[in-house]
Amino acid sequence: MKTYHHFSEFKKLDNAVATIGTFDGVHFGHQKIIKRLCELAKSTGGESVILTFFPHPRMIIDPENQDLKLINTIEEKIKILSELGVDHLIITPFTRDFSNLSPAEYIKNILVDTIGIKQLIVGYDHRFAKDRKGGMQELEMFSKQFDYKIEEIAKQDVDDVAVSSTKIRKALLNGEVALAASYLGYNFSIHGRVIKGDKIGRTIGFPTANIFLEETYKLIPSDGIYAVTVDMGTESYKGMAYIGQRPTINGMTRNIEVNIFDFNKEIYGQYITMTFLEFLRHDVKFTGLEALKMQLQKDKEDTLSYFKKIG
Ligand SMILES: Cc1cc2nc3c(=O)[nH]c(=O)nc-3n(C[C@H](O)[C@H](O)[C@H](O)COP(=O)(O)O)c2cc1C
Ligand SMILES: Nc1ncnc2c1ncn2[C@@H]1O[C@H](COP(=O)(O)OP(=O)(O)O)[C@@H](O)[C@H]1O
Repeated sequence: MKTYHHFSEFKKLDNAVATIGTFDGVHFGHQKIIKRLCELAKSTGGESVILTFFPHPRMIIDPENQDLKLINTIEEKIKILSELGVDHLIITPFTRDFSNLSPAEYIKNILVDTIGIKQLIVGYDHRFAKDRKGGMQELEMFSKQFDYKIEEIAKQDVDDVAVSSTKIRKALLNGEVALAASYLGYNFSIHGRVIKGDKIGRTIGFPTANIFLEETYKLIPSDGIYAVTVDMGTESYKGMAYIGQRPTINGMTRNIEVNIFDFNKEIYGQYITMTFLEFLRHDVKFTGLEALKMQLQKDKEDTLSYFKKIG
């Protein structure tokens, strides 16, 4: 897959089969649309194109607002889309110029003259251009003149897609990572750098790598303890993760930490990917480190029996 961060890098195609959207999560519903896109491109001798927006329009309009949380970072999205076999991914920021285009300008300048669309797959309610004035009607109006076809995604499918995204966010915010995985078609993960903590972990026999996420917009699952896998370079490990403020030691910040099994290396500064498999329990305030240590031993047993169960 070729990825473009600006329209100017894109060379107009002879036969572009395109779709437009944010595709957060690239979940089952999105995957269905993307598979259709790739099939249509193949069967018509064209090339598949996805036009997506990043930063998200809401991040540009209101940069201070930290409420918007996304299932995927842009890097994760690029990886998933490329694995689905998409030929071209255009990532465009929602600049003022871009958002000020009229429906006719958007269709002609962007879709036709820049991308070279011959086929477009869009939801029945897709809106575009200044003040979201463009829709199916405008797309149809210009289709003869500019010689492209439109395949409309039916209301039911559009609704399913929206419902899934909401359900996935809710499930993750509720700690239900296994449920989220059933909608996503893959296990939710985070990627970040290992930073220094308070160095208490090692004193109780459970060192924990503290993970710092660069993307403030990435959704973090609810506080709690999870069975996870940790990927570091080419190595993969099992482990147990903790998300929370560490009430036992009156912690002040919300930490994301992981105790990696069968591992004993200094990894400060390294990037790791942590994949959430199962929720184990809620965060608890213990009477002290001794009680916490006993619970951690039990958590380890529970995590290991989970891994044994899934084989
Ligand atoms: C599997 C696991 C479960 C944990 N559960 C709790 C908990 O229930 N309550 C709590 O206050 N801290 C919990 N912690 C966090 C510990 O308090 C924390 O790892 C310890 O204070 C070490 O912090 P440090 O890495 O900054 O040294 C848990 C950590 C792990 C790895
Ligand atoms: N099994 C392990 N799981 C997690 N981190 C480990 C492990 N073994 C060694 N480490 C190293 O120890 C650090 C965690 O130790 P800890 O005492 O909890 O310190 P900190 O509070 O700085 O995280 C990790 O960042 C990593 O570099």
